[in-house]
Amino acid sequence: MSLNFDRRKFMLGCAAATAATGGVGSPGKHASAIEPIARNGSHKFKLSLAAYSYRDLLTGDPAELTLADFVDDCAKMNLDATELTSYYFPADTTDADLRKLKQQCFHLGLSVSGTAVGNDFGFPPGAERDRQIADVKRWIDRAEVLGAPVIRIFAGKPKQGQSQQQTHDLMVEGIEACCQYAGEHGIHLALENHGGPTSTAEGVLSFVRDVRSPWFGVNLDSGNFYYDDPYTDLAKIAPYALNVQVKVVTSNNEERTNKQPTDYDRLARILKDSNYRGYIVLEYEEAGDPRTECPKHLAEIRKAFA
Ligand SMILES: O=C(O)c1ccc(O)c(O)c1
Repeated sequence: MSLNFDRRKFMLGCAAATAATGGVGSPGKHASAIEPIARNGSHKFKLSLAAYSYRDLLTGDPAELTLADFVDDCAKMNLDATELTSYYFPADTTDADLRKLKQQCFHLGLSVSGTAVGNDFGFPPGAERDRQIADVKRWIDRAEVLGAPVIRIFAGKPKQGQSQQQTHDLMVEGIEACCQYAGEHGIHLALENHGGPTSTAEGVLSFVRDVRSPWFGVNLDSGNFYYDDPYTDLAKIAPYALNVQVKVVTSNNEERTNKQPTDYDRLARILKDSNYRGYIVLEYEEAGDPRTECPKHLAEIRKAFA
């Protein structure tokens, strides 16, 4: 990415940016333009599947499947990679376990496209915040062992009594602390558009603007913008994407009462236009059996992203 600081060579125009982001952010850093990730002018797409898609099969006591079974399925689906969501690793997972899974992936011709954590950096200073940060750092260590280049993170949820600005600053500080550690391990952290302060494109961009790390970027989730036309919002964050997760439906209201099949052609066009080069990760979240539904959707995605 150049997620170097060139993209922070802001143009003048503080007032416009303050308006665009709802006024949240660090007063000295407002800007009207942010440099996108430097690419080489042409797109490249590689296909992966998130283990989150198999969540019902990978949880329960006993779970029906293990991550090793999931990896076998990814190979059967002829994917380039697999996304090994943190949630489905046993709590006592060792580095030896991670290396075994990494070896399985290699033998099957799969890269590990990334992992994903469910952090919350909205907590004020204290034990819970320390735990959240320590947990992300633990997964940075694990991502390094797995050979995963990127970890999907959340910003978190605002807590009672916090101003919008306090929430934003806490989240930015949490992300920066983890990005510092991530960079020391060669790992990127990619912020998902995932509700709360990241429920709008402007909200996501306020983090892109304020988090100062070359190891930071966006995890574009195609199904998580609910206002007006989700694709317009997705196009705004696409230039900063380090990872793309594709849902099979979109919805333009928060209650998700009007789900529409994702327009894979339109999504591919947006990512082509922003010269995205990286993984397109199916994250199947609907009620069907993922073992039968994922191959069907991957066939459509393959066609659209060819
Ligand atoms: O990782 C998660 O918990 C999670 C939940 C719901 C989503 O839509 C998503 O993208 C991720």
